Amino acid sequence: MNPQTVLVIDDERDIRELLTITLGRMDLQVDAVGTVGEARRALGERSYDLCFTDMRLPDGNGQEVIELIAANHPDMPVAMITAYGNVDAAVNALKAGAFDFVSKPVDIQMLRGLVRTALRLVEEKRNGGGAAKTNDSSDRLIGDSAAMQQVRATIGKLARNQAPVYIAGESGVGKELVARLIHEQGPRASGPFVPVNCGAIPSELMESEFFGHRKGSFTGASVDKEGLFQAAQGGTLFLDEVAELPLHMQVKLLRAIQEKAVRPIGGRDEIPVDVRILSATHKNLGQLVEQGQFRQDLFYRINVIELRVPPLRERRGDVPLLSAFILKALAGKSGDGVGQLSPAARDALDAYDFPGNVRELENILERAMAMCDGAIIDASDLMLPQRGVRADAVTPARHEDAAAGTAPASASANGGLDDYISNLERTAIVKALEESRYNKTAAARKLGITFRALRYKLKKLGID
Ligand SMILES: Nc1ncnc2c1ncn2[C@@H]1O[C@H](COP(=O)(O)OP(=O)(O)OP(=O)(O)O)[C@@H](O)[C@H]1O
Repeated sequence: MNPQTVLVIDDERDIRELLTITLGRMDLQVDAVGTVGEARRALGERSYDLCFTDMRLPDGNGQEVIELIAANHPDMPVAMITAYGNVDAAVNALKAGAFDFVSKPVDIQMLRGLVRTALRLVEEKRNGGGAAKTNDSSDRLIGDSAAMQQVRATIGKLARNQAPVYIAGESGVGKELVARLIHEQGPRASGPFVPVNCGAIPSELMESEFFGHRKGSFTGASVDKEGLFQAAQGGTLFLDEVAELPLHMQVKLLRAIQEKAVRPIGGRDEIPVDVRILSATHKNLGQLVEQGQFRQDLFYRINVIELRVPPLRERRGDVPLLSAFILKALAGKSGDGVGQLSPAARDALDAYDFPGNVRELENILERAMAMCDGAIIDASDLMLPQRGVRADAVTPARHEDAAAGTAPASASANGGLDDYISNLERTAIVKALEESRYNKTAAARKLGITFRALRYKLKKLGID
């Protein structure tokens, strides 16, 4: 088998030599050059499995090299060599498409970890394994809406580099699921995925939880303990509810991320850690930064790339597929038949806003399965709270009631929840059709449902 090849671009001879020796010991064949011009030439003459480039070069910069490789050799991972503590350069490199970065002075152990991860990525791509896995695991992310397709495509891209990703979105939208998929579809898949709920760790235990401690370092530390960073070695650390980190911990975390090393409490030495950081919160982190409750430098560091998972009400076309998926999973757990939604139940879900997003849909369906007779779930089994019915569905009905001088329709007065909901739907649909001059495509868009769903509803509600 041919040895794997690496191109090193750095104008400092010491760095070139260090990398050549270290990578050579890993049985890699290394070409080392000192300028962008020489790099261009080398890249034109042969293809490499991996590239390291310095930021500042005599005739240009590393950013140019990253862009050149992204354009001509999109499958080649590039790692940036940055000056110690130069967060801006590291962040810019990751944004430009660098796979990862190493800061000077280069830590050999860390370098080896990075090389192994990068080459695993190359190998997976070559064997087509990455693509197969992508399909497998993205099957778990249900939803065909344009918004979800976009999220799925972004996950695939983000899985391939090592940049920290900040996953934004309301509670229950699927942020943790997205984080898991980024991990599983990338070269760290065989390493651990360690989720941490930052809001659940008592402030005084946080440092020990994250970085570990040495026996005897404080009262109660009776044995050496490994921290979460060490537990995630070679894999991914998912910082859920990252906004809950106290400020003193934010400083320590920033340091660990920047230096890729941690020092256990009571320990003398720093331990290098090769961990990818993903984080999430349902809070507005940008706003917390403005209010001084979250450190700007940490925000900048973990938010190299932001992925927003939209709330369910912005992709309500996904509700039927999600419901079917959840009902199947519930049947698998209980051993009963797969629950089916009655048409009225489907309409009721369609009119609901899901403030608790997919997790709420799971809870609603689980409760409904317990409530319903047999396997058919009716609208009343869903027990939807009225607060969540879409404003655009309720308001027109109220207008009409007011215009007609009647009291607002209530479920009990009008022959049950189904009729009540159908009336709300009819009013909302007619209003949307009028406002869009009877253009069904535009009306469906206004209502936030698919064209097919609108056609179905028009037929069901007897609207011509
Ligand atoms: N698109 C989806 N397809 C299938 N299941 C999903 C999807 N989105 C979310 N879920 C499921 O919904 C539940 C909530 O998702 P998850 O815990 O990832 O949300 P979250 O955004 O991290 O919530 P929180 O902010 O409360 O931590 C999980 O059981 C998850 O598997």
